[in-house]
Amino acid sequence: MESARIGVVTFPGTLDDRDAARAVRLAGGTAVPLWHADADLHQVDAVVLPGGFSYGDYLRAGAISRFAPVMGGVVDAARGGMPVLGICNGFQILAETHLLPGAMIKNDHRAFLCREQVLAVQNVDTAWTRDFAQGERITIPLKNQDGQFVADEHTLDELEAEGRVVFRYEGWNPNGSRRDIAGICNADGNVVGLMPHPEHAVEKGFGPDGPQGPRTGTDGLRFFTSVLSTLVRRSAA
Ligand SMILES: NC(=O)CC[C@H](N)C(=O)O
Repeated sequence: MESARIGVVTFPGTLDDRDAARAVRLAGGTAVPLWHADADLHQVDAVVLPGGFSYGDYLRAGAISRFAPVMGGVVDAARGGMPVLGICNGFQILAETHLLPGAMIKNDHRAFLCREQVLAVQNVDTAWTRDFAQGERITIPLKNQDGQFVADEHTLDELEAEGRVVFRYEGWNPNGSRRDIAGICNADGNVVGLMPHPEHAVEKGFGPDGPQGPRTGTDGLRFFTSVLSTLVRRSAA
């Protein structure tokens, strides 16, 4: 199979599209730039909605991006099973489109926070997490102001019962998210959203501290190798 085509969407105000595209390439995929105004998805096999401040976070983070032309194609493709990963602002956009439940509000301490964050991997049966081990602790950067995941109790219970909590904050809850939730998926596991940033932990020398010393952490790379192996399995099936 040719290297899979992973679309990386840029909205006005997106920050992390270059890092996301680089992560795709380091994992062995082909990064395909998608623009917010694109009417179609250029035959991509999966989509990453990267972090940033799309449309300046005006009204509410992700609230305007939801109506960008490219999102029509992303929503249809996601409903048809295409893998979609929303990172930080991308997660906020996925919540606004209702591909994922709940909402992101201001951090409980009201400040922008940037830190290396430990997560516990809770579900390795998604398109983006199959290269992790169940219960594994990973470290990737977190940087946001609207990172507090909220949902009603019924929705939270449903997410837990269906195994759709994919990541939980470990050690410290950095923003007041309900039940320490850092990331969730849809019922089919093809759509995953999380607040921390895997694309900033893919290359030695630039990411968080890791087992081999300062800036050796590359846990984020496995999101991108996971989706490539998901796509290979699908094409073999
Ligand atoms: N790093 C980001 O993607 C920032 C996300 C978002 N706009 C926030 O501050 O909450």
